[in-house]
Amino acid sequence: MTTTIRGTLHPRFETILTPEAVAFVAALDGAFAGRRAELLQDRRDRARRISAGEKLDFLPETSRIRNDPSWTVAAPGPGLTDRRCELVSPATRKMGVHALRSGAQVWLADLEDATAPAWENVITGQVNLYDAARDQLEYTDEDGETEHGRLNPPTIIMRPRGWHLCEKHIAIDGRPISASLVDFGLYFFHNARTLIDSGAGPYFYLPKIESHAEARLWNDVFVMAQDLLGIPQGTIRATVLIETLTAAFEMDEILYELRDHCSGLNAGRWDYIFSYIRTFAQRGDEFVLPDRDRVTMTTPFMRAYTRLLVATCHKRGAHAIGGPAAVNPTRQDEESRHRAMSQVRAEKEREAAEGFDGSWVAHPAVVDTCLKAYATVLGERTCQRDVNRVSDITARDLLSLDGIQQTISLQGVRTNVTVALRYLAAWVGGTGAVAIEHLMEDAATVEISRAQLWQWVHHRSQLAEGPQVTRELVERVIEEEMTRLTQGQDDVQVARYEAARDILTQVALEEYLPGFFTNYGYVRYLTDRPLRMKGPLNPQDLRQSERVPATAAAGQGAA
Ligand SMILES: CC(=O)SCCNC(=O)CCNC(=O)[C@H](O)C(C)(C)COP(=O)(O)OP(=O)(O)OC[C@H]1O[C@@H](n2cnc3c(N)ncnc32)[C@H](O)[C@@H]1OP(=O)(O)O
Ligand SMILES: O=CC(=O)O
Ligand SMILES: [Mg+2]
Repeated sequence: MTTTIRGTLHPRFETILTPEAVAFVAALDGAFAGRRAELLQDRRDRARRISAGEKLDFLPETSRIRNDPSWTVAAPGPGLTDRRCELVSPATRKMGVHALRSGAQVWLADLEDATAPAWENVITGQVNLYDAARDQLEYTDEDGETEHGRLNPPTIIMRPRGWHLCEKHIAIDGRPISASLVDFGLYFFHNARTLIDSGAGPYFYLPKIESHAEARLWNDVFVMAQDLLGIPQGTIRATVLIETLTAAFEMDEILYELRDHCSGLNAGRWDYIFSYIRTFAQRGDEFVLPDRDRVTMTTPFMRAYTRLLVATCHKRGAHAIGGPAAVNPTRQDEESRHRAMSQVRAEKEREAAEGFDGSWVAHPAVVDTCLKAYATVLGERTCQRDVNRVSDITARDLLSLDGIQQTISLQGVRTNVTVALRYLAAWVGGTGAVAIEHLMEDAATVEISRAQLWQWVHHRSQLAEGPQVTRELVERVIEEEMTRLTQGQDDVQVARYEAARDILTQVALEEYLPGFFTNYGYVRYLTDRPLRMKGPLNPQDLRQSERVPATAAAGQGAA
């Protein structure tokens, strides 16, 4: 088996891409690539069946697991007992330092929704995590001031990319490798022992899982990884994001598969809304969601999902963690900032009252707000895992759109278009999370925007203003927004917007709804140039990093 590094070797990449680490990742990929491919095929088959009318329900074949009250998950790992506030950010050096100094219990270092998976970002993220695990993460700003991020607290949890993505810059016998295994494998190989010695451990968030079979695959990866490095079985802890509609029907089963390695479930609310749209995109009008801002955590089907999540977690001794708030108190005037903080406070208080044990925030300015909100319910306690909630949630509760105000407006179309264009222009430039109109936007929130456009066009949804949503209408809005957004911009920025328009058109207006915008966007715009998908559009210098002369095929390792 020949493993080839096909990406540029930037400074310090050799620390991460050692022959031993790459061989470790290759061994995992060798063992699990086949099952991953089968599970991705299962996803496609199931999606087709649901589109054709199959009913979504709790699985009859696993009722024994759901109804057996005797099993629980492993105890939280060291450093994971108190998870009241988890600050999430891309794994950049500056954000990492801020997160480690923020007062949150957890730094969730994100290589998924918040990271544009350009090779440089992916491996730089690993370099930063390598330093953070060794308590040597530093950041020097433009004025030469150096800040140091200290561990303990917070505990680091790393979120690798989902099963659907591949990493084209590492190839085994010429074929690309699973992005999940690259992210997990490199982090685990370099840091597991150091983290255990520091009193914490190798901890992960698992994104975009669609079934308990996918959770089983992760569990088997953990068992093999621990075995290969001689780390005791049951050391890893994973928290699973319940952020697909199908996974919501398999929460018990997912916890069961991972019971020796699991420490909780998280309500990944943004991807969950996206998943709802994607799952039912081709079904009848009764599944069409209104303008994005009308779907909130108190919308009945969202409440049903979080109530089921809390009840399931507590029944099994797992932490229930809430998702990130919609608003971001990013630099803005005092009044809007105050409003944003109050909104976050209200959301977190409601979550705590619903039974969650802690929650994500996406900005350090609201760490304290989140902690105070949880304190109103928890008092001196660090969690409420011992409080059992009765769950009488039915399949209908999870699926029905009763109680939602069904308004789709021209402004809703325009907001989806402009947010998607602005975000995607940043994404092709290498930035995976941005503040737009005081909201945090990342891959998950933008999936909602583009999937809504597709669904509304597909159903020719009626706008509040009268006309129907058609491809021509959306194209017109895209052109208007492109003109507005590119006015006065330099060539690089215009090229990024053109790339954004190309991605948006591909993933929102073509005949079939693609699973994720990231698959197309990655091969077309984020890979180093020699690996990039060719096409009619050839924007120059989309990413800053590419001004550095590229030297492909920078290293080789045998596994
Ligand atoms: C659906 C999901 O998956 S949610 C989880 C994934 N999403 C994320 O992780 C997004 C995390 N948040 C962010 O990336 C940022 O808050 C953004 C991009 C939304 C806004 O960032 P900015 O525009 O830089 O915000 P702002 O200017 O207010 O930041 C103030 C300071 O806080 C820092 N900061 C902002 N957010 C974070 C964060 N999440 N973690 C650590 N530091 C942060 C900034 O670096 C900045 O530092 P500086 O003052 O030294 O320059
Ligand atoms: O990953 C989190 C989400 O809300 O999506
Ligand atoms: Mg998500």
